[in-house]
Amino acid sequence: MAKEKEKENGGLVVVEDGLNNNIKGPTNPMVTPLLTDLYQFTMAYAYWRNGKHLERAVFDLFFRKNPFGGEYTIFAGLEECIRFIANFKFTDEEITYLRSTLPACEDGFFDYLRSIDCSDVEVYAVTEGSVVFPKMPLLRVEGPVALVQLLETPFVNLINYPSLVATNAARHRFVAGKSKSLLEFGLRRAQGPDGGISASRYCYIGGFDATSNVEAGMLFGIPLRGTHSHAYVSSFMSLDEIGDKSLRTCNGSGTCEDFVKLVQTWLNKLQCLDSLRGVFGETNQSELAAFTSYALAFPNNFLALVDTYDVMRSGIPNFCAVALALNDLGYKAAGIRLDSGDLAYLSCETRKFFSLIEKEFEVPGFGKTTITASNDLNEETLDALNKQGHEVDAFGIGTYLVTCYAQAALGCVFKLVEINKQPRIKLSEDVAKVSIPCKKRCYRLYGREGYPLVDIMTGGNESPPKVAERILCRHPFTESKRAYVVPQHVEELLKCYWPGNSGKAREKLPPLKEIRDRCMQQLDLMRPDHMRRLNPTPYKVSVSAKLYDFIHFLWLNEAPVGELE
Ligand SMILES: Nc1ncnc2c1ncn2[C@@H]1O[C@H](COP(=O)(O)OP(=O)(O)OP(=O)(O)O)[C@@H](O)[C@H]1O
Ligand SMILES: O=P(O)(O)OC[C@H]1O[C@H](OP(=O)(O)OP(=O)(O)O)[C@H](O)[C@@H]1O
Ligand SMILES: O=C(O)c1cccnc1
Ligand SMILES: [Mg+2]
Repeated sequence: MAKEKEKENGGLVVVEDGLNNNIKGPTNPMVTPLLTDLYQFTMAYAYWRNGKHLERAVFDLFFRKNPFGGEYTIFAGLEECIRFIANFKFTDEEITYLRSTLPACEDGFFDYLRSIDCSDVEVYAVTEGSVVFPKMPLLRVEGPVALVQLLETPFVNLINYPSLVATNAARHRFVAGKSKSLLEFGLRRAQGPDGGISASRYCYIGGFDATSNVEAGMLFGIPLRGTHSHAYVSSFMSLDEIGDKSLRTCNGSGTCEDFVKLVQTWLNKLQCLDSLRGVFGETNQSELAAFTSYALAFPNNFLALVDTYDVMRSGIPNFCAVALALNDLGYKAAGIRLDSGDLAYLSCETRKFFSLIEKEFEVPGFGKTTITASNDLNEETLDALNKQGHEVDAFGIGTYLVTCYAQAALGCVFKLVEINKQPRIKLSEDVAKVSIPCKKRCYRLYGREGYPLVDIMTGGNESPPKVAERILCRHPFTESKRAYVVPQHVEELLKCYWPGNSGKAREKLPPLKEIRDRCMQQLDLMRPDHMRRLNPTPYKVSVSAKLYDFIHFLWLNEAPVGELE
């Protein structure tokens, strides 16, 4: 049995058998075949009891509306879905639990559950990190209906939040601009440990540069970054608390025996500077002690949180005194963090202060010392800062980013589109909720300027759209909305990530950095009007003329005719 061959590998379970090609188990060990809704098991039983459980079904996973009022979404979470099915197998303990929970079910059903794995399931999916749009299948899952039914909840779970938070990250990146560093600081505010780990991973895909989450750094190789907190600053009372005051020069050629004195000398020089007269007087000495001690601990990476007492009258002058003392010994200070107040104003004042120091004391590059800002930042505050003008180089963002405060869920769904080769449709009073039937193929058509123009779904047996050949793209439900497109490039969107028994080649699961690069490339390719924050243009999602006709034929076939009295 597969599970008997489990072995630990850096905290991740590797199951070695023929089925999974050594694909690791899910990152979160709570992702098991029981991580599904009860109704998936009750349906599986009813399928089984009616001899229907092995009927071949095709389900599409898609969402209906882009999040955050935007017109694009980043697809993420695929690797975890594949890891899940590659290792899908009930344990004896799980079967025992199910038996006790479902006493009405016959024994044979549990023997069936015990026997299944996903070797007979096929998963076609969009490449992780791609820009995707409503109604297009992100995943097409084919297999025995009872088994695929069990996969619905975990698949939707594994894609919903990752895609939502990756999109949120991409939107923050879009507003911040490419030149800024974006740091994900959300772990403490995330919805539980899995929320925190997932946020770090998928914000990185969406364009963040680093995380403060050390576990995510180890698990996924995401760059780690961090500063220090107010507690460190306020824990000091005076300079006397500093133990070892000596510091070796950066090149190791000598030692400054009393670094504290050197810092104080610099603070005096700053206080006497004509150009700073009136800007500050006495600074907070306990803050100076905290900064000095931190510099002694990390002379190569000295960072200071400057807003504990007063940014311009204490934090910045104290930071500069320590940074100039470090500079004497050949070290370059890493920067400051602002965590309250008017971040536009304070960053501009800080930059002026740094530039003045560069000029007065001839310290090349001091004016460019990194300014990091944090404190309840989100898309709107970043946008407001841009409009006002600011001097922030890096943003640390937590709560609004990882909790997806602006929109709680993406709303992915998993709908049956075919069973036993018979296309199925789900009707709804709300046209947007009508599902698009058939086992489909999906393409992105690119125009002359290199932008994606439209996504199109076709029936499985239709010939693919061809470069330079005109094709009619129809809105799936609105008759009047249609356009001819002559694509310059055609990209097939659904690729085989889990071939089951089909004998097809399996797409490799790319490393995280590659997924992130793809995401950045894809966002760069989009036409700017789809990306803007205010009233973005919707990207067109369409069906072929044949599929359009078929949807409407099936719709009429399935919808009962009403009677008027
Ligand atoms: N220039 C700015 N324009 C728009 N929003 C800003 C600007 N500067 C800061 N903000 C935002 O305004 C809010 C200010 O937060 P808040 O009112 O809690 O005050 P604070 O500065 O955090 O004070 P404190 O933490 O000392 O109580 C934060 O969400 C911050 O991101
Ligand atoms: O503001 P966020 O986007 O969530 O970013 C993370 C916040 O976490 C830390 O604050 P802390 O836990 O010290 O709390 P406080 O700032 O609310 O006092 C840090 O100083 C940031 O302000
Ligand atoms: O390193 C930081 O500055 C940090 C980390 C997490 C939350 N707030 C700040
Ligand atoms: Mg804060």
